[in-house]
Amino acid sequence: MSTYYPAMLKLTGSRCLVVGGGRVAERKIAGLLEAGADVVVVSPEVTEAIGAWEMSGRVTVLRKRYAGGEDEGASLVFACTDSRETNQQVHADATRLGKPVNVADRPDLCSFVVPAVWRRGPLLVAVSTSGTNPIASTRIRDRIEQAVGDHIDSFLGYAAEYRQRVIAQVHDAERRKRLLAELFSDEALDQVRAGRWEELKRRMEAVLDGGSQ
Ligand SMILES: C[C@@]1(CC(=O)O)C2=NC(=C\c3[nH]c(c(CCC(=O)O)c3CC(=O)O)Cc3[nH]c(c(CC(=O)O)c3CCC(=O)O)/C=C3\N/C(=C\2)[C@@H](CCC(=O)O)[C@]3(C)CC(=O)O)/[C@H]1CCC(=O)O
Ligand SMILES: NC(=O)c1ccc[n+]([C@@H]2O[C@H](COP(=O)([O-])OP(=O)(O)OC[C@H]3O[C@@H](n4cnc5c(N)ncnc54)[C@H](O)[C@@H]3O)[C@@H](O)[C@H]2O)c1
Repeated sequence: MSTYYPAMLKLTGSRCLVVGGGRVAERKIAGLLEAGADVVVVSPEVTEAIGAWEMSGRVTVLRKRYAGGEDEGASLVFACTDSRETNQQVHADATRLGKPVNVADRPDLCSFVVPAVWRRGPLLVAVSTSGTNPIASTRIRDRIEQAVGDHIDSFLGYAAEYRQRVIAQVHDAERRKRLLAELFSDEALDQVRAGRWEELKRRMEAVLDGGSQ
């Protein structure tokens, strides 16, 4: 049974420490950069992509082995080296400071695990198998992406604006809920996936224009 608690973290401008500069570190850093985090990497060597992020000023790289103390000011810590001992040391240091820590080779030591992610505008889908099978997470994430489709982005923009109008104009709570549910009916989501939601939009506009209290 899963004992994890899902949450969307706001990391804009927050310092995150990544120890190690290999393939796994590169993947974790890519996700952190998408979230606007301020990434510091500690590793004697880094991949080409991490080197390129360093060149463009997107990450700071300290080219040295982890010594301890580098996690000062970090909100999240990632232990991604290929040294089991170093990863354990990073875990011990972060835990002592009460910092959340992810340990690439030890799911049992992770205070948080990283899910497989699909982002589309404001939509963020995150899938986890509670640390047991990352490939399953990616496959299930891909299936959700296929089922929802890329047009969801612009539709969510419209829907957020529609919702504000419903809140302002419709004072009956039950009717408000019904209208918003209709916007996301199975039929509506099928139309969105097919990229044909103009008709849905017309219908929803007509419902709102057609008198509402
Ligand atoms: C989803 C994703 C997010 C990300 O990393 O960004 C992610 N792993 C991904 C890929 C991936 N990882 C591995 C393979 C090779 C195939 C295989 O072994 O299965 C592949 C596939 C590939 O590389 O293509 C190997 C692996 N992974 C872990 C261990 C340690 C162990 O299990 O003991 C080992 C064995 C290492 C070894 O053999 O030495 C551990 C973890 N990996 C997690 C997340 C966390 C659980 C997530 C969940 O709850 O489902 C957790 C617990 C900790 C963490 O890393 O947060 C990302 C896909 C992103 C994407 O494609 O979008
Ligand atoms: N969690 C996951 O998603 C996942 C997936 C695959 C593998 N793994 C595990 O993650 C670990 C890293 O895998 P990888 O493919 O990125 O390895 P890699 O060999 O590509 O990279 C290892 C990195 O660690 C750095 N490093 C080594 N000792 C260090 C130290 N003392 N201080 C700082 N940096 C140090 C190296 O410079 C290198 O950049 C392995 O233990 C692997 O089993 C985890």
